[in-house]
Amino acid sequence: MKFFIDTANIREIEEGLRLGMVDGVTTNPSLIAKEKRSFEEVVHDILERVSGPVSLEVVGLKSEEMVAEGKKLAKLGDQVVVKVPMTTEGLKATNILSNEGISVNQTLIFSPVQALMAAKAGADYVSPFVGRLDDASHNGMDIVEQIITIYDHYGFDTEIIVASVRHPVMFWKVRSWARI
Ligand SMILES: O=P(O)(O)OC[C@H]1O[C@](O)(CO)[C@@H](O)[C@@H]1O
Repeated sequence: MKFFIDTANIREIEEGLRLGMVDGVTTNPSLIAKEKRSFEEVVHDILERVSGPVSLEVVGLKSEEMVAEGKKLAKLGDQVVVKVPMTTEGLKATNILSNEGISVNQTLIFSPVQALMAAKAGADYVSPFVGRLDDASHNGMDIVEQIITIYDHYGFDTEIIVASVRHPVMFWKVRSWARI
């Protein structure tokens, strides 16, 4: 199991690194805005400290915008993973970016079929939002389990980053652990 710390705060990342709990970092635009420093500064400081995958999210809505942003982000470091939303435009962008060898984390995954489509489009990572699914009276970890079954069945290497985590108990609910 890998741990991805979901923050853009350097002190939190450093503390996580000292604990040996940081395999990678996930960020989003609001987390970066919370730091009250420029995007470039925050990202530079993260990439300087973390050698594992660091997800940086695009903000464009059209696939061309996402692709252009993704290419710029990918140039910031080898460990950059471009975070792309699970929309039709996002899938097109994932397809283009992954064909160019750029690693993608497809975010805003709410169903197993979305995870299947993201993997098919070439995403290296998918981020199912388990907490928000639970908030809407679904069972987020059940969706994760279904994604694992589908990926195993079709032989996809896409990694699952369980996102929108509210509490550790969520992890006890999964029977098949290999991919998380
Ligand atoms: O439901 P929440 O707690 O707002 O979490 C949203 C999730 O979206 C993400 O952008 C996914 O990586 C994370 O920041 C977070 O896990």
